[in-house]
Amino acid sequence: MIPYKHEPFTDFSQEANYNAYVEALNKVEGYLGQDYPLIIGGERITTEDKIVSYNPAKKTEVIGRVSKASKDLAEKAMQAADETFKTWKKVDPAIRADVLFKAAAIIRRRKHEFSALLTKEAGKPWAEADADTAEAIDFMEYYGRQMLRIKNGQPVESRPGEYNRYDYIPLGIGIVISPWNFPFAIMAGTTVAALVTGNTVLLKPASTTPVIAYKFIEVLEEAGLPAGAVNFVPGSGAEVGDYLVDHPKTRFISFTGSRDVGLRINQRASVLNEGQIWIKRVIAEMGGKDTIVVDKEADLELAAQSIVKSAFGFSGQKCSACSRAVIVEDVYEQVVNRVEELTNALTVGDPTDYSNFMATVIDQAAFNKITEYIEIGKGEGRLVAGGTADDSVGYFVQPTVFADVEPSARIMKEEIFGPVVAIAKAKDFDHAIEIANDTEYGLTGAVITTNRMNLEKAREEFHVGNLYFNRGCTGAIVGYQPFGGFNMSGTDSKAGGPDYLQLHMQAKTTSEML
Ligand SMILES: NC(=O)c1ccc[n+]([C@@H]2O[C@H](COP(=O)([O-])OP(=O)(O)OC[C@H]3O[C@@H](n4cnc5c(N)ncnc54)[C@H](O)[C@@H]3O)[C@@H](O)[C@H]2O)c1
Ligand SMILES: N[C@@H](CCC=O)C(=O)O
Repeated sequence: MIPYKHEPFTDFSQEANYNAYVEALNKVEGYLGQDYPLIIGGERITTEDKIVSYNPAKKTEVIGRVSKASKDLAEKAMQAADETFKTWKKVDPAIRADVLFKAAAIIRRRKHEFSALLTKEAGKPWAEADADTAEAIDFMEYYGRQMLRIKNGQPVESRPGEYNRYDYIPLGIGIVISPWNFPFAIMAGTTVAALVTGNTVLLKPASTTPVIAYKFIEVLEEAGLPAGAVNFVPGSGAEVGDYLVDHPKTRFISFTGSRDVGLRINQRASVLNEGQIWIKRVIAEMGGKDTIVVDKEADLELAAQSIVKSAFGFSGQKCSACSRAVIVEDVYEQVVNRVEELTNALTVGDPTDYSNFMATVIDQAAFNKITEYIEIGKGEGRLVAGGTADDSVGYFVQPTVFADVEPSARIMKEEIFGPVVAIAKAKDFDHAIEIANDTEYGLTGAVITTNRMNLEKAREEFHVGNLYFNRGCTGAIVGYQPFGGFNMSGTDSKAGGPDYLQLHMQAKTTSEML
């Protein structure tokens, strides 16, 4: 077994890579607008009712029409998952891991095609799409190896005449509910974590990005996953989502998405339904209001670059995005001015054009919400860049910076999930950390300083799940920076970390007298 190493990002300045991506975009263009069925117990089921996936950069262009699960079909999928669990849970964990390794190999061979689909379906610029696909591969390679590590449980002590073992066994049926912003990596990572640990899965992808999820299920099938181990049930969150969360056969829910939906799922999952004989487990990865703190002793160019890249990469639609910057007053004006310059230099346009750093936001609802926040921001701070938006062709919002924002302002507190960053001034480093911590979330944060004592202070005091020093606050790598947050950012789990798979299993102790 080759040791795990993360999938390298593609260098598009090399002509061969550039051309390969253009070719991949053409290939994806060739299959736009197709119909995709549900997959239940391996059976393709087509429904009249469809979820239509559109290109956010050309809002009338249809990426695909995906059949939509009703409650009856969700129930059928539940029965298929229940039946398949009886056999899948007994499959050797090493064979389950092999399915992941094979799937990773298939995706690696078709890497640019998957990324190009993300460019079309989610509006991801090339580098962002490439990183999303690389992360999907990483999850498979990493979780496969983690399963091999824990397949024989953990060592425990035995007294003379006694043989004790501590093994992990699967939980049962898992409902995987994934977001649109990492429509490949998070959808695939949460699905394979549940599968490799011996559970069966009902996957409900986000309604804006169901086509990439369908393509991934095809890969799992090609990699040898038995029918019924994963069931593809796109549908309305309120209808199918609630039905699956409430179902007495549901053993666990792996959710990634907004705070409000996560809380709703957590609440509903706590209710005991007729026939249910367990407490459902909820793994929830939720929102963020993430801060970059800039100290007075700092590389100010690095600070400005980190703020701009973390705030506007994929239009700020990352739970890890820098939506707040807190800058110590001694260097405040300098950093704000440089952030303004860098922001104004960003290129915004169709993501199929490699020269664009930033493209759209995901849909009309997101566009409306973000532009409302921009109006709120105009009353709460000084607009230094952006502030405009245009949804005539696609959902384009200019990268927007507000300075001189009070820590208590709404744009400093609420997750906007778009290309908007609010900047506040702090008296000193301690004050900056205090402002950064003044949020109900606790996902990512970064500190830019050359002061070692302040780094150590932040290590202790800055209460976030992923804290970065002298870099931006996005871009965690599977197996290197396990990812997940505190407080309203979720259940403190760490995707891509050494203890993540155990969340999908239960430990069994056996003790034999010799
Ligand atoms: N912490 C993390 O790792 C992480 C990663 C990515 C995104 N996010 C968060 O996700 C949010 C953006 O994603 P989104 O807009 O897709 O979030 P969302 O909460 O609107 O939707 C997430 C998923 O939940 C489903 N859903 C909606 N209502 C449901 C219900 N009642 N029952 C069951 N499922 C339901 C949606 O269809 C979708 O599949 C942001 O808040 C972002 O911070 C967090
Ligand atoms: N893991 C990603 C964020 C995922 C949420 O959107 C990052 O580290 O930037």
